[in-house]
Amino acid sequence: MNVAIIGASGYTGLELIKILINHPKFNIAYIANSSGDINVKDLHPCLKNVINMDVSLANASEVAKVADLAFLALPHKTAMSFAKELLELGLKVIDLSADYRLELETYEKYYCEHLDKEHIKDAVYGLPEYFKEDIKTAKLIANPGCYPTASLLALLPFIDYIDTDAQIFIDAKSGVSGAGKNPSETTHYCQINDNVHAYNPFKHRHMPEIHEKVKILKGKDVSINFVPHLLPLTRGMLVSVFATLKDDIDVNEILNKAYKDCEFIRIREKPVDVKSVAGTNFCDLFVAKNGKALFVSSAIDNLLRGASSQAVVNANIICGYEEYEGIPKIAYVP
Ligand SMILES: NC(=O)C1=CN([C@@H]2O[C@H](COP(=O)(O)OP(=O)(O)OC[C@H]3O[C@@H](n4cnc5c(N)ncnc54)[C@H](OP(=O)(O)O)[C@@H]3O)[C@@H](O)[C@H]2O)C=CC1
Ligand SMILES: CC(=O)N[C@@H](CCC(=O)OP(=O)(O)O)C(=O)O
Repeated sequence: MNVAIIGASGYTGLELIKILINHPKFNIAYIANSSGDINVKDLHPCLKNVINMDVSLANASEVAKVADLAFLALPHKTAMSFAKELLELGLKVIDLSADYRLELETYEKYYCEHLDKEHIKDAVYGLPEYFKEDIKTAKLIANPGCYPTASLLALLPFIDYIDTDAQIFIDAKSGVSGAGKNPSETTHYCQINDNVHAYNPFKHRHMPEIHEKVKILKGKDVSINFVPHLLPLTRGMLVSVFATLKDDIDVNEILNKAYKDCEFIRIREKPVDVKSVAGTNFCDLFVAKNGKALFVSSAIDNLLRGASSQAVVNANIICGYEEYEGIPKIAYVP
């Protein structure tokens, strides 16, 4: 199947290229950014002698001439303007941005006015462990945010066993590539090197995403207290969930049962780390309890399971291919 990557000069766009080059079923037919007029090997020198393809100035009509499915690795708002056109032209769309992840009211509260309200109802939240059946027939995938991916995979198996009158705390830490390729004061080397800090405590826009998906899947209006931190790492995300159990239960049994048939979840007996999942689509999970106090630890690669490899898993499912086809499993260790 011929596919397009729009936003190929960014971090998640580069990861999409790297995965799709080796994919047995998908063929990269179109690559674009906001200016075009460059070869992909000059855009990403790491791709010299690997792929030789022109980068176009993104244009939906041109995409429709050569591809059946498009990956949008674009900032929010820009993504929905392309998605709208591409869907009208009959393409399937995997959107890595936040544009179709939330209910309209929540989206407009945390992001901006929605420019494609018509297609929100068609979007399926692309967390395969929980929405696989809907993904199979979707034409538009709202690929989950990186923090919600790691947080939901840790939290959801325990929702039925948690005292939902008590607070749930999520302490999350991300590598700097989570902020995209454009540097800012916060991501400047001198600011982030040898440093670590929280940002947007209880206000980050991934908090309502986690809350909304728990409500949809479990029918529970839980209190999520989410605090992200920035780490001096290029890639990687570590999420710690703290909650209160209703009863003194076997937490490992629950976790193992929840994910027993899941290709890309690994349940660890020791606390998880980001290096063991870097370069892969795995989400590694570890659980412990202290009486009724619950701790679940989750590690992903923010650029892969948090974005690009999860996007390709969703594309595999939509196309009827095996979930794992062409998906990276070997971590960048050491
Ligand atoms: N980084 C991460 O870990 C994660 C990112 N995401 C989401 O994925 C999306 C992409 O993120 P990321 O790769 O980090 O972002 P980057 O900032 O690294 O890249 C953005 C890309 O969008 C392109 N772009 C911007 N405006 C336009 C336009 N008008 N027309 C065509 N192309 C345009 C840029 O092209 P140009 O170079 O020409 O400006 C660039 O290729 C975002 O919505 C982000 O929130 C989701 C989960 C994790
Ligand atoms: C480290 C860092 O800055 N991470 C980003 C989240 C990643 C992301 O891209 O989020 P959306 O897809 O929802 O836009 C942030 O905190 O905004």
